[in-house]
Amino acid sequence: MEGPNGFGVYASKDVEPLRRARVIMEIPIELMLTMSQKLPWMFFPDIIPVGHPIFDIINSTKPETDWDLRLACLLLYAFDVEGNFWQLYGDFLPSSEECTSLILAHKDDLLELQDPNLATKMEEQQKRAIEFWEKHWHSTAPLKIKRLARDAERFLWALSIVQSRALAMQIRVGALVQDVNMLVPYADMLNHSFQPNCFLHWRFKDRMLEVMINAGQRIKKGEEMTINYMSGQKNNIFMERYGFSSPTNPWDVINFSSNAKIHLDSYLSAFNISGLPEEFYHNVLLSKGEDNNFVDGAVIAAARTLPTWSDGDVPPVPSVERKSARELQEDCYQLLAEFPTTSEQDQQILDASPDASITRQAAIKYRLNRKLFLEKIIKALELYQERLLF
Ligand SMILES: C[S@@+](CC[C@H](N)C(=O)[O-])C[C@H]1O[C@@H](n2cnc3c(N)ncnc32)[C@H](O)[C@@H]1O
Repeated sequence: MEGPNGFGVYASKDVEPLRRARVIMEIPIELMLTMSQKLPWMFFPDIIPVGHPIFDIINSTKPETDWDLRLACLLLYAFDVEGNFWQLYGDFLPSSEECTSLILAHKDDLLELQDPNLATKMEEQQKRAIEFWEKHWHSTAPLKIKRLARDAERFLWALSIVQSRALAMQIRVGALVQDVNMLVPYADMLNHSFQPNCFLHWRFKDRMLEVMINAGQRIKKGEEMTINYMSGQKNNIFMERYGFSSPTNPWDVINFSSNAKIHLDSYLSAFNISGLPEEFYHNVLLSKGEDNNFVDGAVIAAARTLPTWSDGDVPPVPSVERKSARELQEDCYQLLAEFPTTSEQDQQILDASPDASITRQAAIKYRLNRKLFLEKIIKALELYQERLLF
């Protein structure tokens, strides 16, 4: 169904929690486009005839660094094969105007990120793609190649589809275990969540990718089904690859400049965060109602990114803790002040320009989400100071 983040997959009925994970989609390898990550490179299904010039183009690239260019060539080739499934599936793929990938962003859109490093990275990626197209799609290239991507825009679109939709997985086909990059129809309609209710699994006996619901997961009719695209990554990495970001990414990071530190266990208990750093989660059972709305991924990210100390059973001294918390808040205010616009202004700009290109909107949301994240951490540090007394 169409949702706030493009197409998404939604539950058509209530799902009761089961003890075991259960399959909700099965996609056979024959419908996928896959390419192995290492030499000798292979692709499934076997659609490129040896001797076709696209084979040589793919062969001339490096598997380790050019997985996306390679898969884009395979995708463009599939569109050109008479009767290939991807000719039909193409109707479900976002067009250049609908795809959020920053590969398709204009230079001015990249400036809207308010993140010069990310903007430069994306410009380099665009340059790399255009140079690749120019190198292989020159005027003397055979027609068999030319018609796959008549202009650079077509190639950039294919690359943005690959970047924003391909998965990397280890799959077993017969006796062969391979790391592959794959485009999987239908499964590529699942949106990302940091708390997903589904996951992907390769079933080797009949070469199927399964989408499964987590064991013990309850899902209500109409709720979105989601998977986790990547764990442990900051918003800039999500932007680079997929063109979206989140204000509650539990893996976002702040580089604090002050030397202040707060007491880790006190912070965790102030917000009922349980688990080890890699698996911090909000323990809802310990929290009172109001807190359930406050504690989100950003508060969890704070537990990882705030400079903290712990020293056996040495208890924190409240006045020292409060001073440290205030210093860290100051750092956050400083970082906010360095942006040319505030979060309120960003929100106004977004509200006032519903017709802006999708990449421009994604860029503005990215800088807005960064500010919302900093503001949330300031609030969490405020609450931390209040709760320290108890
Ligand atoms: C694999 S596709 C998912 C299906 C896609 N929504 C569509 O319309 O076909 C990945 C793209 O979906 C969007 N997306 C996925 N998860 C998202 C999220 N949590 N927030 C915002 N956009 C998301 C981004 O545009 C991303 O590039």
